[in-house]
Amino acid sequence: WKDRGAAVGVRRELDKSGRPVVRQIKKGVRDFSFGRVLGEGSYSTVYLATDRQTLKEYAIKVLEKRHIIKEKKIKYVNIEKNTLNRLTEHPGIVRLYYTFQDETSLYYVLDLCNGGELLGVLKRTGTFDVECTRYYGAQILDAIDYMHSRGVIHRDLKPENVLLDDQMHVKITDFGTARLLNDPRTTQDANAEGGDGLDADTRNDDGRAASFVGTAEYVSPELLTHKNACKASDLWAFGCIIYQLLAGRPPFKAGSEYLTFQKIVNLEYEFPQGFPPLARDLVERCLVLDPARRLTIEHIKNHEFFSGQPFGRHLWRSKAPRLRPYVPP
Ligand SMILES: NC(=O)c1nn(CC2CCNCC2)c2c1CCc1cnc(N=C3C=CCC=C3)nc1-2
Repeated sequence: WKDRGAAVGVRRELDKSGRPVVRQIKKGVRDFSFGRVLGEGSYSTVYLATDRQTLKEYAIKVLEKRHIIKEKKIKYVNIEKNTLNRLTEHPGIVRLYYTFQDETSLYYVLDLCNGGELLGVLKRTGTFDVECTRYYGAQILDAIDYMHSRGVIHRDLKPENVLLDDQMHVKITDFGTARLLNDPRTTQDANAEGGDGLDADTRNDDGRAASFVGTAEYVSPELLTHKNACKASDLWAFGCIIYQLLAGRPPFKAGSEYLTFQKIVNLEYEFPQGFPPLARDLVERCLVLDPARRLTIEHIKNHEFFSGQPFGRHLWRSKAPRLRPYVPP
């Protein structure tokens, strides 16, 4: 597990024979002071941490080696690191600055998102009005567009994995269950190209494609039926998120995971009274059972719901709108 992160400094000192040498230094656990726990996963804990030298704050994800090996999660660890190494240049993706390790753990030094989860903000206001939904929806879509252009399918997009920085800008996180395509140009469905488009990382130890199902409420029908995700699977989750921002709840939710899955594969959902018509049309064109018939990112960007909404650089320079709940007419 090669550490990542260019040497972050040099130290001039004398070697044993008194000759001046320049040593490259890399960050290590002693360079940070660790604070509160931000979140805990099945084999990782994320801490608030401060660089002792620069006083810059980060989120550091600590993965316990023994647990990773015991739970056979090495593949997921590799997928997350390789994914984060591919997604280095977008304001809407949590950035990986360094990785290092010690005898017990692996460490990922990541962007800190002081605004917490989008889900937490949504729960406080109940719902988002159309302006807020358009703003956060556009940032999430811009980040998905960048991910897909780099051959990454997230596969577990949900409001809990959409974090907010101190400007209330979106930062998508948690790529441990992402799917890396060999060729970023792969279109809707890597299978259409003959191969399954999977990188070696996304295979189990015995070479079988690692199968994965995301979080029940946001999982796409193709993942439930033929077990593989494609770029359009992230757009299914996007449709669920847009619905949830305006309705205050996800479109598919039942008393158990099995019943939720049934609702998904049967496309069993309804819009609340007064749901904004343009948003309804957009959601209906994302929540299409056949991934090949779902709106693509370009279609979504050009949908009337986003008319007048800039994408790209301007989007990330704009000020977040005041949070207001949606009030049906
Ligand atoms: N799994 C991760 O990579 C990860 N997990 N968290 C905390 C989780 C808490 C539950 N919901 C999903 C995120 C983070 C990261 C990336 C890096 C990261 C950066 N900033 C924060 N900030 C938070 C601030 C307040 C509450 C929660 C998170 N959190 C993370």
